[in-house]
Amino acid sequence: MNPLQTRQLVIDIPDRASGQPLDFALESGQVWGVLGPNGVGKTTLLHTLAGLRTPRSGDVWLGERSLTRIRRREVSQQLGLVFQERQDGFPATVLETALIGRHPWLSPWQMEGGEDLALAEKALEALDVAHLSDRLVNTLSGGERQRVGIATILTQNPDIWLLDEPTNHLDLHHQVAVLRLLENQAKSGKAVFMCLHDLNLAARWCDHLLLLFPNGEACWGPAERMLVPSVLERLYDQKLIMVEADGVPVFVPKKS
Ligand SMILES: Nc1ncnc2c1ncn2[C@@H]1O[C@H](COP(=O)(O)OP(=O)(O)OP(=O)(O)O)[C@@H](O)[C@H]1O
Repeated sequence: MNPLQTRQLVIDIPDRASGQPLDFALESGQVWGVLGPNGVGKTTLLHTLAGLRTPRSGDVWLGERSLTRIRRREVSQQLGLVFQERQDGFPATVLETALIGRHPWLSPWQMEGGEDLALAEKALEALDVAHLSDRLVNTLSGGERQRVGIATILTQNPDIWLLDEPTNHLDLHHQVAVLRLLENQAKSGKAVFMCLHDLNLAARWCDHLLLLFPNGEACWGPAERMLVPSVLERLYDQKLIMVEADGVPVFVPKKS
């Protein structure tokens, strides 16, 4: 797969001073987590990496080319984005929604074929929403809708998965199922980059972390180097207790 690389990237947050430029590469097999407090710019970064927002400065490269020089269709064959909140503009069923994932692979007026349908059905099964195939998406619960959003990207089958809080609205069982699915995508040679609010899920499932601080500072690298209690306390402005369970650090907020 083509790595996704930021080159001196400064994201554009209105009325805010430029933060530290980002220079990292998302490579095959990696699972990255983006951590930081509310409003720090995680979603803005994700949208910038997907080419949906123009950076203030710097660039995003996909393989050997700047994202701005690649046709959107080609970008969406390589890169998929799961949004934080889905706006469903018109009523569509769960199956129709999952099939949207095939659009980058079809010519403009081409209908989805049997193979596309099989991919969508398989993805809905993997996300445990196949039984809802004929339901309108706007009648689903938050967690069901989130799983349909992820199934749509699974149907799209990009090399690079960008996800904005993929565990939002999900119960514990489905959180773990989704993170396992993403881990398996990475194991098969793809790459995952996701914003997470749950520090412990990030510690458990991510091999790389990017920390975004409110003052514009940022640091990134292998997860074990980033999971330093004093740094995380500064990140969230919250005192933490660190314990170890099952070989990974677990962070608990201090009550006082
Ligand atoms: N169109 C806009 N106009 C003005 N400010 C904006 C706009 N879009 C986003 N912002 C601001 O940019 C900042 C970063 O927003 P962003 O959604 O990227 O944060 P986030 O880290 O994803 O937050 P959260 O954890 O709450 O999801 C926020 O302060 C937000 O209010």
